[in-house]
Amino acid sequence: MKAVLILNAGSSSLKFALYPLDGELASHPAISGQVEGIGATPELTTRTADGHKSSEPVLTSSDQLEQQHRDSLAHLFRWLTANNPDLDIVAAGHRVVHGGERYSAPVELTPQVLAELERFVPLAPLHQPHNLRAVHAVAGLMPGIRQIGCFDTAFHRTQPVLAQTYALPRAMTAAGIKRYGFHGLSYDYVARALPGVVGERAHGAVVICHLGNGSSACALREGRSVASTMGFTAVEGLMMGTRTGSLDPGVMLYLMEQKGMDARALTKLLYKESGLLGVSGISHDMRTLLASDAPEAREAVDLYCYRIARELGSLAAAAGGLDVLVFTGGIGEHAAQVRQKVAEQSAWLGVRIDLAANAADASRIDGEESRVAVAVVPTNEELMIARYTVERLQLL
Ligand SMILES: Nc1ncnc2c1ncn2[C@@H]1O[C@H](COP(=O)(O)OP(=O)(O)O)[C@@H](O)[C@H]1O
Ligand SMILES: CC(=O)OP(=O)(O)O
Ligand SMILES: [Mg+2]
Repeated sequence: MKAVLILNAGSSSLKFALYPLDGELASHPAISGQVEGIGATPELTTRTADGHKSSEPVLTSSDQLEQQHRDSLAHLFRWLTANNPDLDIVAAGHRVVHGGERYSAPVELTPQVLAELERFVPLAPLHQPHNLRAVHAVAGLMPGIRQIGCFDTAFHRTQPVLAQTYALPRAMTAAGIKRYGFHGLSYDYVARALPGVVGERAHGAVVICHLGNGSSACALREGRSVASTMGFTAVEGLMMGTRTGSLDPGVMLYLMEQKGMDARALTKLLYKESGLLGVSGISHDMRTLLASDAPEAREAVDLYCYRIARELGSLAAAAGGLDVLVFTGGIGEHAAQVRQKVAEQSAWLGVRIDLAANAADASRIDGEESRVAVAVVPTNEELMIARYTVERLQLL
């Protein structure tokens, strides 16, 4: 089987998908899955196209995150080749979170490009190092294979200058301290799928809420990004699983000056200890919080939804109105309660939802009297990467 291997390496997980290339790019992977629990007890789960699932622990002799990442990739390759004797991986495609100012389109990952991408590690500490480690690991395991990097920031390079600018001294903006935006592969996929769900309105004022462990929202016109809640790093904007989202910078100054916190401690606080986990004190996982009776869990969910509704007003201002509201990502696709709360707080924008359609995770959930089309569109970052990899390398 000729196939492209797609890798999406996160902070504690490694998602993969193998897309067959048989005259055309298959729209569904032959095999997909993920290694979860990297840094603790990594486990590989796989799913074949005919629905067969399996899982097994990853063989690792280390408790170091970096080494477990490498061991997970090696384990995945062994598993793929052992279970698919005729497998012929012709190229690999990766999600690379930060492409800086330089990369506004997918690019072949040559040694020079990789060296440049290393420079963006401090801008996405939770993602970029893992993304790049996956690229190096593939090069080690399959010498000479061509690899394509697809950037989360690229989709947002169409934003107007104002939307990309912080009110900092000009020299800093010129040095690249500006708003980049993330989750671009997800927005790209959803924007392309949207006309099939809401028709012509997909070309109007659209806001897509990508609600997963990392959460952000994006305003679009004519299917292009005009503003996003994430900025220079993937910590700005909405509240997330373990990230604060936007925070008064004065809080950070206070913590440094009065509480003696340094950059390392602040990074941990902003990226790992806050968000749903910090506010609830229970879990970063929306499913766990929705199932909990604890008032702290409810408070965390309420704050998460309130922040989305607040940002929705801001993004509608950037988009010049609101014709379509879209939910995607693990929470956006499955958490009906979250969509309902956001919709109720957005009634002033003309949003009304049909409770039965919403409870069923239907693709259209707007109520009859809604001025705004409300959609649930499952995202597919891996398929987007597969398309770009095939296109960039002219594999068909
Ligand atoms: N059925 C569900 N109901 C509520 N939340 C869900 C459901 N399924 C997944 N989620 C939530 O989705 C989030 C993970 O989203 P996902 O997009 O998979 O994350 P990642 O950013 O890691 O790709 C978790 O908070 C999880 O609890
Ligand atoms: C950019 C980002 O936050 O990604 P993720 O949702 O995978 O954490
Ligand atoms: Mg995600």
